[in-house]
Amino acid sequence: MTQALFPLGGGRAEVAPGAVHVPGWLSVERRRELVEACRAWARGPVPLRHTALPGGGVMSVQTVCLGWHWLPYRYSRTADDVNGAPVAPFPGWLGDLGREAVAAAYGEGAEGEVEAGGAGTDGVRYAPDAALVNFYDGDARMGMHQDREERSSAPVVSLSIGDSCLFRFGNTESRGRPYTDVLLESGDLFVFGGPSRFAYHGVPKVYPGTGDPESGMRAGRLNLTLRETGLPGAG
Ligand SMILES: O=C(O)CCC(=O)C(=O)O
Ligand SMILES: [Fe+2]
Repeated sequence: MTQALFPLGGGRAEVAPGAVHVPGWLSVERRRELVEACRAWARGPVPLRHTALPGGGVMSVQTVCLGWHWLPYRYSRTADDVNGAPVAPFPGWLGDLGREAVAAAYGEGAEGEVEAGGAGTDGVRYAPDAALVNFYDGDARMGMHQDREERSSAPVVSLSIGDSCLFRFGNTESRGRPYTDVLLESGDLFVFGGPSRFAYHGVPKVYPGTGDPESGMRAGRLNLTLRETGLPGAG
């Protein structure tokens, strides 16, 4: 594995400009709370589902959304490609967690200010209004892609729980090299903003049996990404 990391202190590592990995950021208690919350969200109003792709395939990852429903390749307030139900609200506490995460990644003084990530929106408080909750079984993976349906350049906050995975973080130009392979383990935080906000990234592999059962995940990997959609309407 190539892991060209630059230590930032506090256990943080800058993988690319504006892309920061904070291993073990979530306490076991927070992991458990998030796992419980994800179980509830997966029960509805929109069920966890394999997203259907325009080419006819389906994603191996199973997803449920909060705040805004993501489908290829737009956001909607209703799950237009699943059951048409209104998406579950994005909870205020998850926004607080997102602001804490941005501050942890970019420096405690940041207090969630996007400025700290170099996103170019000086001093604006990080206000995520959408989350994708992804569940990976042992065979699931996610191809290299950009998170680009958002109209905001605020950072993406990614939280991982359960089995470890290989996370590939690339460049903004193409799916190919240069990229950095990072091992994301249970409790890890990864934030990408600023010059890395629209970098290609993906999950080529999950490592079954590497999780921490005390987090409440018996098997598989859970990942939450928090985003600012920049779309109109209260989150
Ligand atoms: O599972 C991950 O670590 C990444 C998820 C992701 O890139 C996405 O949901 O867009
Ligand atoms: Fe993504």
